Amino acid sequence: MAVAPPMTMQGGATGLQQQQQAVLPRSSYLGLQLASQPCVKVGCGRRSSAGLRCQVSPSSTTLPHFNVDISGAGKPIRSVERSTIRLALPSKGRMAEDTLGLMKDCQLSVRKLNPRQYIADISELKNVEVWFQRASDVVRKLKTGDVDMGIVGYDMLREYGEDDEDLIIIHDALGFGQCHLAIGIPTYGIFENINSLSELAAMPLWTEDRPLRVVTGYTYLGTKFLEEHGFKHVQLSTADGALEAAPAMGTADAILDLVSSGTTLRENNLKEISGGAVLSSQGVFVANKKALLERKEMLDVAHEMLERFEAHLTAQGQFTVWIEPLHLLLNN
Ligand SMILES: Nc1ncnc2c1ncn2[C@@H]1O[C@H](COP(=O)(O)OP(=O)(O)OP(=O)(O)O)[C@@H](O)[C@H]1O
Ligand SMILES: O=P(O)(O)OC[C@H]1O[C@H](OP(=O)(O)OP(=O)(O)O)[C@H](O)[C@@H]1O
Repeated sequence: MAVAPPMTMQGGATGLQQQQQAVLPRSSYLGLQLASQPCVKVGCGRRSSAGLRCQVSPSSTTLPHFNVDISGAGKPIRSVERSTIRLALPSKGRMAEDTLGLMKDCQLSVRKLNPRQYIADISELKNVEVWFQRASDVVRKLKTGDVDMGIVGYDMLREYGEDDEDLIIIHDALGFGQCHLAIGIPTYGIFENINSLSELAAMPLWTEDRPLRVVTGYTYLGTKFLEEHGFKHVQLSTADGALEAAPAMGTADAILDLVSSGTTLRENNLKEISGGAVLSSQGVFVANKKALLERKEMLDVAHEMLERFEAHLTAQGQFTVWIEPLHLLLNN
């Protein structure tokens, strides 16, 4: 059974060398994946700090001008001291199912006392509380330290993590939820001959008064991506689902959404374009860096889970190419 080599926060050269030499058969590594590019929050939209002209229209809410804190769990407030280790798992949808499937395959028995409860335990991991949360909240609560570890799609981690340096990816390829986030445009009309992102950006139609309208659930990543690719006049709007309908309805020119088989795009007469993929995603195992640094028992649990994930994924024939020592990451 191939497992990740032992990790220790004070592991010194021995632990480091052991881990650098370990060539585990799979594309996982213990990596600090999130680059540090802070995002300035303006009003109720999430905007880039780099002066781009993207406008982010909130889907429906207009906030009143009094002092309401809408940042919720997004603030760096440390909650009450606790001795338990908290693991957040997706509460619904395909990620919930796949995550529980992985835990089961790794002989980690997630036991809910009551199916309506959002808390569970894991009989093999003492002192660990499981909290079921929506994916966006898994990330938000990891950022604030309200939970210590979580499993979530990489897309959600990047969107809601907003490049927070306190988030560490312990395993970046859990083998489920594979998809990519990409621009989709109509196959017809003015877009018929547009096949690349640069062609889309260069269309003379887009002006301050008539920006390219993109509907997405990924306004943070979308704004950054479009800005980095030379789009000057863009208006992002959000919707909770069925984004693929927006171009045909005339409410958007393009969408930025997840694509897996490509069926949904095709069925709605939309296409991907060259250079239009923002990121590839699958389930990842993430931790709060401070929690790992401050609590030895947390490191032990992270290590134990990682070993089990690796053993399972290796048995399935998925391969690691590099493993970076956790204590080294923590020192970064
Ligand atoms: N078509 C897909 N194929 C594979 N994975 C996907 C696909 N669509 C989404 N995912 C992954 O599953 C995650 C959850 O997507 P899903 O659409 O199930 O969310 P949801 O249940 O609507 O989430 P929310 O909690 O925001 O309502 C995504 O963040 C992504 O990582
Ligand atoms: O490329 P495909 O295999 O067609 O998958 C892509 C679709 O999957 C996701 O939606 P999902 O099915 O989760 O429904 P949702 O819109 O309710 O999130 C995503 O938002 C796309 O619409």
